[in-house]
Amino acid sequence: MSARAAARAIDALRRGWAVTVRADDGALRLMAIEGADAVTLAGFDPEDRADLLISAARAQTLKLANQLAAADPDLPVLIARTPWIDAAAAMAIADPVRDLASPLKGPFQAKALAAPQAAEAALRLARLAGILPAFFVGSTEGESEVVVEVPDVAAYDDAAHLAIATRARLPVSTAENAEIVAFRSPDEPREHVALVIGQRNSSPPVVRLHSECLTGDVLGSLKCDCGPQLHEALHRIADAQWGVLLYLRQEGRGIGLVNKLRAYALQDQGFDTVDANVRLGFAIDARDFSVAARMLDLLGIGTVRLLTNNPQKVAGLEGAGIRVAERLPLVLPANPYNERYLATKRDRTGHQL
Ligand SMILES: Nc1nc2c(ncn2[C@@H]2O[C@H](COP(=O)(O)OP(=O)(O)OP(=O)(O)O)[C@@H](O)[C@H]2O)c(=O)[nH]1
Ligand SMILES: [Zn+2]
Repeated sequence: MSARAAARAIDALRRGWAVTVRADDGALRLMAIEGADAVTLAGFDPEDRADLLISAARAQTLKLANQLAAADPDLPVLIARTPWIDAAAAMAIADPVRDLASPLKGPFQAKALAAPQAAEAALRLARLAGILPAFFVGSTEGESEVVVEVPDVAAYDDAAHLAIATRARLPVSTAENAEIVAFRSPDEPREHVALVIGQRNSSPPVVRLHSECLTGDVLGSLKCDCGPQLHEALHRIADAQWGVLLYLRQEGRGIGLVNKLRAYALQDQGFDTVDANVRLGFAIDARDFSVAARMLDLLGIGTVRLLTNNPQKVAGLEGAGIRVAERLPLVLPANPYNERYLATKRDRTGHQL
């Protein structure tokens, strides 16, 4: 079991290189559809025999699920490749954002999936790589240079190897008495940080788990409430005299920046946050809060007062061994652009707003 093998596979998929995913039920030799072109596709599949692997949700949109009535409706779906499916056509199959521009797809033929465990691991790798969950599947006769096994993918997601890399004083506008602590894991390039504000005392700290949002945190996007929540959280922690803001590199609730922006493009077409994620082939919320629990643990914090409206954050922390003594709501005024986003949080993801 090696997180390093998963790291290599993620890197290879992003570069458009072939990867073999091995599971107990078989192996799949894959290349991401995203980023493939005529040349790389011909190199991967010289005999034009590769199939396509897509998520269950995408198969449903493409009206493919009914071809597989007996199969598990949550499993990825394999499509037989016909000659008309070149790299560009495959991208239109993979990317729901293009559905309006290229609505005519098919006819398709779904095929039985021989290695469902390998297929599920492949989709998980796509999320970790921040690419669309859609692949060409070639013959496994010539195995790829990069081979990954299912337990490797689980090991990559495991926060156990996270450690404090360094710490330094960082006076910020809301709190001059603050220290930044950087966390690193040997196989994972994303570095999480904690801002520890004020002087540690015997009461549980006020803690905020903030998931990265480039558009909201940096650019002042009005589509979400992340920027104002970030600043309000810093003020609330400073007012409480001591606490911690965890800045978690979980952009787009764990699907990555590009996929989040694809979800935004779908929202421009009328889908809400939840449906946009599902349509892309991802979970509604792909975050794992055990990384936050591990960071708190490394900071010597076992009990917190948590700033959040999201009961899943409370459950995620408690499930990973951190006691949440109190939930402190963090509700900010809506604007015309994020009204629907907030309503979706309230009505569909259980946020207490
Ligand atoms: N996939 C996706 N992610 C989004 C969207 N809008 C915002 N995000 C991401 O959602 C995350 C923000 O969630 P948070 O504010 O940390 O948490 P929350 O689940 O809303 O719960 P609170 O603690 O109550 O704020 C960030 O990673 C954003 O990038 C969207 O439309 N789609
Ligand atoms: Zn945001």
